[in-house]
Amino acid sequence: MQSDASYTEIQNNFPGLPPFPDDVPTAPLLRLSLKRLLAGDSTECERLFEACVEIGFFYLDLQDSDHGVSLLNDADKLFTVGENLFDLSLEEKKRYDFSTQNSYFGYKGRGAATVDKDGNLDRNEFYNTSKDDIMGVSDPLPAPELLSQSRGQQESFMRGSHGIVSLVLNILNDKLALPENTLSSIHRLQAIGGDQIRFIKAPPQPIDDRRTALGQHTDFGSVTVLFNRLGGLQVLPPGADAEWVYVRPLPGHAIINLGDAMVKFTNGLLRSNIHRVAAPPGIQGDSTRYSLVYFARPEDSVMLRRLDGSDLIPPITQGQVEEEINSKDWIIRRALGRRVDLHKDIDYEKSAGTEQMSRRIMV
Ligand SMILES: O=C(O)CCC(=O)C(=O)O
Ligand SMILES: [Fe+2]
Repeated sequence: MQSDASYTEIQNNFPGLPPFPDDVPTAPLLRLSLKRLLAGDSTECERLFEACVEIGFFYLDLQDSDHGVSLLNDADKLFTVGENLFDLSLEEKKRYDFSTQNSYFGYKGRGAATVDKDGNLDRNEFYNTSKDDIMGVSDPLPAPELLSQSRGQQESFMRGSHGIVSLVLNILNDKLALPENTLSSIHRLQAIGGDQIRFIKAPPQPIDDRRTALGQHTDFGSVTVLFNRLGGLQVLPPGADAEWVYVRPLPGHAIINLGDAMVKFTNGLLRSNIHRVAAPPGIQGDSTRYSLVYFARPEDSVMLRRLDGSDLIPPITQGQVEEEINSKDWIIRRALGRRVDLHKDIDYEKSAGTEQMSRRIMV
């Protein structure tokens, strides 16, 4: 993180929450300014590209522009919605688990998916709401009353997050010298796709048994906009000897990362970093961890393969085979492939994404 005086001051901790410890290793992610990116600042755009090639994760300072501040306000409101949502009874929440209908929207209970090849179970619950539903592109899914009441807030958060995603995609489009609007034309707000909000809750874990709450993975789609308050998110930097490091949550910032689709579109030039969620470090481990995510994905029918039209995207090499799969099927396979209630035997590798490419280890 740079300490350039012209960027906003970094506030280290979130009011009302225990502080993130200073003695754990953290990822040195670049910190970019939304204001500068919106203004087309060429140095800032270059830094964004660099972050997307090197690690596929960066902080985005939202405090320095109206768009950013309004997104921060929407995120605050949805943190409260998330808390109330998870306070509903388990019986009520389970009514909105649509996984048996081959849908990844709705509720996932705690321990419903494996986090590793040994079959250990996850330690968080989450609820996904669909962009298409909220934007009126598809029929509304059944939802608890309190979520139905927050449709307006969800729509505002989705529009704000989608705006950030479009900005990131347009900068990458330009840096990759792709024909104009190549990326934005396959991520339209009003088209059918798998974009979603995810509300997440992980309760404090027993002090003598703190483990991974969400298993290591790459995100399935294109661009993720993540709001963290307590630590716990960890990334595995590239290279054979790399070790897991925490991503320190920064007030006023979103954490932006790329997913599998961007790796496939660019034949590995851009990076989708492996990450996981561990118990929050230090005294934060005694608190309940909530987080909020917007996942942007290519429209359902988009084939996940190398894009044509850029000389900067490495060509498909002889012997390299690109899987024929569209965005919808990819997300379903990845999102539901490790659910214990759906599969008798989980084939961990079959539901994998671009993790191997992400490690950047030659085999
Ligand atoms: O809760 C977090 O910080 C990250 C969650 C995450 O990686 C995911 O849901 O894909
Ligand atoms: Fe993720």
